[in-house]
Formats: sequence, C-alpha cells, structure tokens
Amino acid sequence: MNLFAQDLIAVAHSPLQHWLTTLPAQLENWQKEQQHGELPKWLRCVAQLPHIEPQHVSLADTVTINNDSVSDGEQNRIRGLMMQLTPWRKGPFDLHGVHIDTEWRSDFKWQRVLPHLSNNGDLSGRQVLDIGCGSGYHLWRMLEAGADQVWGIDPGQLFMAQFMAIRHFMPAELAARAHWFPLGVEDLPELRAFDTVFSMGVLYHRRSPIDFLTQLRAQLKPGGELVLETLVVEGDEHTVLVPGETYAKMRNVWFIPSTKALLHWMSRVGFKNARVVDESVTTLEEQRATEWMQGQSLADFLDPNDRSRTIEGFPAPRRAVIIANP
Ligand SMILES: Nc1ncnc2c1ncn2[C@@H]1O[C@H](C[S@+](CC[C@H]([NH3+])C(=O)[O-])CC(=O)[O-])[C@@H](O)[C@H]1O
Repeated sequence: MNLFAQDLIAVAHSPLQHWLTTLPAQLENWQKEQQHGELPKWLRCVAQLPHIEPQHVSLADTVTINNDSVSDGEQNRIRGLMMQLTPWRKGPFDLHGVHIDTEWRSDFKWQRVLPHLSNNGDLSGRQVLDIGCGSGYHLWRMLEAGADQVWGIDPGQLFMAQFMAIRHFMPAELAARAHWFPLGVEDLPELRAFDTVFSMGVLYHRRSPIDFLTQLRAQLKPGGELVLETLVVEGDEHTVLVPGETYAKMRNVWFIPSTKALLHWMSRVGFKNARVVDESVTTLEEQRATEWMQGQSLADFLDPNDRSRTIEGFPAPRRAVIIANP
C-alpha cells in the first residue's frame, strides 16, 4: 500500500494541488530507490502498536494522548515498540502513560517562537510547512495553535517512523490534518502556497545558505510569514563562522552567521521586514541525554573547563529566531 495515499488525497483537496505535479513521482521514486535498510523494521514497529481510543488529547508542552482504561500490558507493549525507534531527539511525548523524554525539550524552542508569530500566535485557517521537522513534534504544536493543515518534510526516515507512531495514536480528526513527507528542502518546487513556513535547525546543515533562503521564500504565499531558527555567532554583518570538520561534534555544519549577517543575506534574497525576535544560548536543560537518547549530548559537546566554548574551541551553541515576510 502506498504509505502516503491519504496524504496525497489531502494535497488534492488543499490549496497545494499544484504540488501534485512533482510529489507523487518523487514519493514513488523514494519508495523504490531511497529507502533506508532499517525502514521496514521501523514501520513494522508502528504497525504493531495497539489500537487504543484516544480519550484525552493535549497538544501542549508534552504532547499527550491518554485513555483511562489502558492496561499494563498495552503500556509495556507501547514502551517496547517505541524503544525500538530510538534515538528519540525531538519531543517530549506521553502516549498512554509512556513518557518519551526526548534528547531535546523542543517545547523550549516553541516557547521562544510562538509569542512572536503574527496574530498573537494564532495559526487558524493556515496551511503551514515545517522544513526539517524531525519527529514532527512542532507539527502538533502548530495544530494546537489552530493551523488548518500542517505539512512536514525531512529526509530522516527514522523520524518519519516516529511521526507515524505518534500519529497512529491521534484522534482521526487531528491525524487527517498532519502530514510528513521524506523530502529535503531541495526537493520542493516553487510552490508559493503556504501561509507560514517554519525552518528550524536546518540552515547550518546547508552548503549554500543563500540558495536555501531562496528556496524557503519560494514556498510562501504573498503576505505569508517565514519563521527561521538557526545557530548564530556574535558579531557584525560581516561575521560568519565556517567551522572545521566538526562543530559541537556535528559533522555537517557549514555556515553560522551573526544575526546581522543573516538579516543581510535575507534582504539580498528579497525577504522584507526581517527581524530577530529571540537570541539565546542553548542550555543543558534543553539538550541532554535521556533514557530515550543514550548517546552523547550537549554536555559532551562543550569544553568541560569552559562551558562557553565547544569542545573544538568555538563559541557554544547560540540560536536565533528570525521572522520575515516574502
Ligand atoms: N536537506 C534537508 N532538507 C530538510 N531537512 C533536512 C535536510 N537536511 C537535514 N534535515 C533535517 O533537519 C533537521 C535538523 S534538527 C531540527 C529539528 C526541528 N526542526 C527542531 O527545530 O527541533 C536540528 C539538528 O539536527 O541540528 C533534522 O531532522 C534533519 O534530518
């Protein structure tokens, strides 16, 4: 069965219909050529999850789904299957009493973003795209904020399985409004159709940040809103850090601009009214190893004698949120 059949029907019934000129062929090609070797195993875990009527649902800081009569056996089954989908990086979630304490407290980032969106954070009636959405934690928060439909893309296939596991437990009405496609930003045509585009934690992974910003702008409707979150350094509009082989032990980090440089790049590609609404240093409360992500985390990426530096001697991770219009 086509994994994305329902999502493609949703595209056909949305203002994004023109996406159907490229999307079905890309997904078909992905299913034939690009599947991760472990994906069948991850999808089997999702298929084995018990079917439990969601009684209480809260899309708040911990995305929670509950039913008062869940048995210990069902809980153990959920825990065992979800553990097979580790590492869990973005969350937290609580599924029928199984608390998934992810590496990141992604709710902290949402608190830094939400108050600065237009309409006081009300996304009612909006088509929202999240580029690099990971497990899709923020997609659920966007639905909490009233979005009509939320669309996440990310090339990470484990994250897709995690999203599908969470969606499995959601009430049908919410599940039908949340979509996830295994695409990179570079796979998107110029849709110019979304009311809000989020891209958080992706810019520094791109080799060409100017092309990336251009791609983001090409997804927005006239009058839409971009929410960009990325690593930054302190400095003037000519300051950009291009780290060596690793930054905070991450291998795929290319450009870390100052906020002034980033605003300059954004104006060069045509964004209007770009403004920094938050800038903060990542704390050990926000990113840490847990039972659900037992590998190394921020504490291991910083200089043990000087927490203001990474292990490589660069400034420690500092992140900015920028809002702009196309
Ligand atoms: N070409 C690409 N196109 C789209 N996504 C990509 C690409 N390359 C990598 N990614 C994805 O971008 C996400 C970045 S994580 C931010 C998650 C969430 N947004 C968060 O803000 O918590 C932060 C980090 O890993 O540093 C991962 O899920 C990648 O798979």
